[in-house]
Amino acid sequence: MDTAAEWLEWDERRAREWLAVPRDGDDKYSRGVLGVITGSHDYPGAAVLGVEAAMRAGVGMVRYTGPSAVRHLVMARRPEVVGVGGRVQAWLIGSGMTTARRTLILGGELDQAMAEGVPTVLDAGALDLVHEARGAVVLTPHYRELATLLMETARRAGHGAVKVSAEHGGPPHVDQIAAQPALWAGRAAQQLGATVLLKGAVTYIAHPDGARFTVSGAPSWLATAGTGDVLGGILGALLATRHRTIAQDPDAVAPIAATAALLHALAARRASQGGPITALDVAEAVPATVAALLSGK
Ligand SMILES: NC(=O)C1=CN([C@@H]2O[C@H](COP(=O)(O)OP(=O)(O)OC[C@H]3O[C@@H](n4cnc5c(N)ncnc54)[C@H](OP(=O)(O)O)[C@@H]3O)[C@@H](O)[C@H]2O)[C@@H](O)CC1
Ligand SMILES: Nc1ncnc2c1ncn2[C@@H]1O[C@H](COP(=O)(O)OP(=O)(O)O)[C@@H](O)[C@H]1O
Repeated sequence: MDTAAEWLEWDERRAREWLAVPRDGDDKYSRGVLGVITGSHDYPGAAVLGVEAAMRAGVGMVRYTGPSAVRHLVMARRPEVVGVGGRVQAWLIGSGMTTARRTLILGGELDQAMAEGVPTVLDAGALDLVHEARGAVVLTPHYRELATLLMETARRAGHGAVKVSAEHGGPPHVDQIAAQPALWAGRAAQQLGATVLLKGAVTYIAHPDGARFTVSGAPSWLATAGTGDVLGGILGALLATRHRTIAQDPDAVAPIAATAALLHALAARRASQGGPITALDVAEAVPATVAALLSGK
């Protein structure tokens, strides 16, 4: 099931088909609105980075309803953002948040978002909300986060899940995931019933029903703080703009996730030109990268 031969390397030709281009009759709502609950007192920058990337990936509007202290920073960077709740076509939740403190600050908001059933990106401190979400979910862990999530999942579900995991030798240590990322991305998708986008030098995207994609070729300069938050923003924007496709075919979240990862890698390459980059540099390179992808250059 998860052997290397079954993984398809995602390319620019395929990605082009999953980008949404606004039409003459579109307005900001028909293009898609992304709701964002990210950032915290300790990590406000994660919210700024994700929102910046989402806006630059071509979403119709962003509603940011995370912690109010963080909201000021987000709005200072991007006055286009709307700071009040309302209808959204997709959610981005968790970057820069901690599992322990999030409920205290945001309990009701998170419950409501999870109940809406729209496509949702769960990152960092919200990965475990996969157990509550009603719509199509894309999880975006790095190796350590996936190890923690699988451990918590086994513990939470008690003996039943432990038995299931035991067939595979129990929940993996982070070193096992690092040694076999394809295997564990696939198993996690099946066990959690969600698309898993496992981050690293190669990004692995696994859908529970079997679709398997890789994205390689990002420059190693991308291994710098906050670039995962930027990826979350790009992915959230693509889910919001392709919400109609996902409503008809929930499996579309996997190729859309692969497209987001490829766009992220190409933007990093464009920003880097062989030299160091910051996370904001990657976000700022997204519009020109989208244009180049669409024109086939
Ligand atoms: N600008 C922002 O707002 C940003 C916000 N961000 C947000 O931060 C949150 C946490 O995400 P994360 O992945 O960084 O932390 P986490 O999974 O808890 O892993 C911690 C592990 O790292 C290790 N470790 C630490 N220091 C080390 C060192 N010097 N050298 C070697 N190891 C070191 C440490 O090991 P230990 O020190 O315990 O041995 C532990 O194992 C997340 O919500 C993300 O969105 C980020 O995107 C960045 C920009
Ligand atoms: N060696 C590498 N080469 C290319 N890309 C990398 C490498 N290491 C990490 N990445 C990418 O950088 C991003 C880092 O994300 P993440 O680990 O969430 O960091 P952060 O929490 O600081 O945002 C991911 O998109 C990942 O795929």
